[in-house]
Amino acid sequence: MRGTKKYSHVIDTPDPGKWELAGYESTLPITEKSNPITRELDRADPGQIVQLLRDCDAEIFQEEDQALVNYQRLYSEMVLKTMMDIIGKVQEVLKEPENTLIVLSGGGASGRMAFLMAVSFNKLLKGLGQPPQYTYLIAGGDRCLVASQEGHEDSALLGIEDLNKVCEGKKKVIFFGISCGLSAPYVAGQLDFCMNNLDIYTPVLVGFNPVSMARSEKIEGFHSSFRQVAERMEKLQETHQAFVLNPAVGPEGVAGSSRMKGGSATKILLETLLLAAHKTVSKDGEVSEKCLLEILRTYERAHKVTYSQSKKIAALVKQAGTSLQKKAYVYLVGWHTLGIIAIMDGAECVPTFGADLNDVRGFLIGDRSEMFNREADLVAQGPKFAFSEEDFVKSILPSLTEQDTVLFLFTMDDNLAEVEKLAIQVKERTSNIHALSHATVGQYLPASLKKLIPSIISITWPILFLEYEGNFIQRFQRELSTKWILNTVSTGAHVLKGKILRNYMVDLRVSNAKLFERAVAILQRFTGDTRAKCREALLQVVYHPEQLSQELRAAPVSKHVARATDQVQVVPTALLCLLRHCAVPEARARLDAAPSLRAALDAALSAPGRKRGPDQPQPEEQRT
Ligand SMILES: C[C@](O)(c1cnc(-c2ccc(S(=O)(=O)c3ccc(N)nc3)s2)c(Cl)c1)C(F)(F)F
Repeated sequence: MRGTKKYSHVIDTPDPGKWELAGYESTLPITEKSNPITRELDRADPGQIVQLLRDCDAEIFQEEDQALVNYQRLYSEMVLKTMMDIIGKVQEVLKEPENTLIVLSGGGASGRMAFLMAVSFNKLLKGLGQPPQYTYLIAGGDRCLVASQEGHEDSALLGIEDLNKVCEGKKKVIFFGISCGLSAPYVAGQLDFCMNNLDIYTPVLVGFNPVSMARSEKIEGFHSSFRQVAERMEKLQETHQAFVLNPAVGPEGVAGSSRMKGGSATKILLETLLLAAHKTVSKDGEVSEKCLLEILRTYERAHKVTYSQSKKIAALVKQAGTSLQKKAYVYLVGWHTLGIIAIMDGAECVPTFGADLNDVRGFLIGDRSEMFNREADLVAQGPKFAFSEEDFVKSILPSLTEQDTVLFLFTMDDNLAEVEKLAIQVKERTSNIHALSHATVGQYLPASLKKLIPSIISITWPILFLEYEGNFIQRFQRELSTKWILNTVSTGAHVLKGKILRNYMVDLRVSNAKLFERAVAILQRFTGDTRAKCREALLQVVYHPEQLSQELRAAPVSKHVARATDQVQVVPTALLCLLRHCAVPEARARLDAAPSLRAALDAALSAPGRKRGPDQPQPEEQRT
């Protein structure tokens, strides 16, 4: 059913999908739902994987459809108006830099996007000869920019402590709390703190669920749930003292993996808002809805331009999948901010796919001064989190093999001699080198580089005739394009490795409260058993061989998470216990004996009486 579209769009956004239908998993938060587009993701070939994820990303730009359940979307009147109201507040701060601050904050991938945007807009201010006015916070500190540690987002008090630290002495602060699912306690604490200090703070909640779907469970060690905090924010929005910016963008291609659409939508939403604020402050003009639409359209164009390279992206997915299947590695080597995006994508594979730290790793080539709040925290991570050019040359190059995949990420404005020099060093070890290069119309790759790296995805962007801030739109488009491609390559590679069942990452690491709930929900989805029975099975595995006492069952989720975080295959083991009605040791033995996780689960799922119906995956068939 083609929706009624209010605006002309650059891309052919998919018709409203099944997930907008009122009955579809209606109680589930949109961000946690399974996206119908990718329900057969685990059986797709590389080309199909790219198409499916492309269509999921396109849902970000889909307009509200009155005919279906009415979720506000990116282009909805209410969202655009809220953006305009927030811009007014940002302009006030930008005009009065003394003792004011704009803070972007989040846990995990949201914190990484916060970091990326704070770096970008401080660079924009520097180019205008102005002092930095942005800073970022990520749950767990700078080390979590390069190494994912999912547990830190569970502390509301840690969020308050971090916010207090960076805002000391400030008289006016705009705080952007980013939580894609409206669920991170770290952000809930910060928003609540802002609402208790409205003389200094203007809090903005950024996420992609309606407030009615914000997490309602009580937060351990805190007086409110995320839902209660969000409802209080909504109330304060009536008097422009707080704002909720939460368009629906649709479920993730891999259920709950908010690093993908959630991260991209965060970047699109906040870069558009902040860029519009800067554009109008420097021209002392009024921001208009037209200006917002113009910027949003450049991101839609970035989607169209990026996925016009789908065939080459699919070849990269296949190549990276082959490396992982052979227990070899994928190295993402990016220049400047493309290197930051590379590092983030690699780090996110660990919690998302249970990947080893080395499976997909990003490296940053070029100057990284003025980036990190506390770089010492990063470098102090030790060699396993090394991400510099020196680390790549010294500790990776010598051990590169033909099975590894190396992907360079650069723009034609970077030092191409430096790119060529490093490419030559890589070629001495392997011919398996690929590249993604961004150019502006009129820039061409040197023949020598094309000869060195035969498979280059070369994206040419139209010249945007926009004033100073416009140059940043170029940069933001290239970053988003690179993020989309890397997300697709790393996700696709893990699909081909057999880590995904339908579009669920069943073997998730239970390393925070949200992931604990997701684990229980996935068990319910694949067994049809009650939540109580699934939760019991999960706890049996987590505490095995300890017998489950009433006390343990009633313990706080943080205790279960602490016990489960370092365990492997907890959810698949619990799933087998439920499906085969067996004890933990037998389930573990079956997993160990099976050629792959999927084979073990498929066998159990296709046991007599079970079929891959609307909610049951079919046994694995050879991918075409
Ligand atoms: C889609 C699915 O049913 C599902 C996935 N995840 C979940 C959840 C994951 C995390 C939660 S949660 O932490 O309680 C949460 C997270 C966000 C939010 N707004 N509200 C609640 S629910 C649910 Cl309820 C269902 C499936 F199949 F994956 F299990």
